[in-house]
Amino acid sequence: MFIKVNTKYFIDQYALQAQNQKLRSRSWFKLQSIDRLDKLLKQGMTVIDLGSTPGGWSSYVIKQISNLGTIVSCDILPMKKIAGVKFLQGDCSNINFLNEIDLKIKHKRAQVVLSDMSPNTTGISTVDVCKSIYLGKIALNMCCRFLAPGGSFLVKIFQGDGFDQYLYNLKCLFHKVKVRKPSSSRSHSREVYIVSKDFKYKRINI
Ligand SMILES: C[S@@+](CC[C@H](N)C(=O)[O-])C[C@H]1O[C@@H](n2cnc3c(N)ncnc32)[C@H](O)[C@@H]1O
Repeated sequence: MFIKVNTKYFIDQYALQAQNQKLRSRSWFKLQSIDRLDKLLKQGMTVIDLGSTPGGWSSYVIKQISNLGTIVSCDILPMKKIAGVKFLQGDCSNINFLNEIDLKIKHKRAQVVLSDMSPNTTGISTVDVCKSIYLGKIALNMCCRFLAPGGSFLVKIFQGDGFDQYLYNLKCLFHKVKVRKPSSSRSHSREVYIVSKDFKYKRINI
């Protein structure tokens, strides 16, 4: 419930709220605030959630899309079952894992791809930024394989070297791109969320 900034400890309001509301993670609030602003999720949609464990985003998504929609959630770590969520454990950087996702969404295309994937941080910012951008590229490759034309993509990225190039790549593939920093994202953290809408649809087989 406490976060340490330099030498001082502060109460983490969102972690406290997440615990009170029995949410799986404080990340739930980040997706909620972005979705309220950018209107990403609607009933009946097909959604892929990358880096889903412990399941905060997946439990938010399933409420929005209802049982008319489909959500496939993926993580390298196990995730406790959530009713209505199809979970696949595996490494999103493994090309064979993409075929498993394809089977789970029944060869359909998704309207939304979400990625909250985070690397194991080292505390060395250049290393952590580089790893985060690598995960962002994996998520973007997933869009090229699984996202429907006109679809939306939300990705977490640590700001630093390579960020501007990544943003440029998104602008080539989507009509609308915005950078968001929800209030629930710690202000001292390098993480930001990029919301990309209206996928231009490039048929790329990877
Ligand atoms: C911040 S957590 C996600 C929190 C989640 N969105 C929620 O709301 O509960 C980041 C996740 O990314 C996962 N991850 C990191 N690298 C991955 C990879 N290569 N493939 C799949 N998952 C990965 C981690 O295992 C971790 O569970």
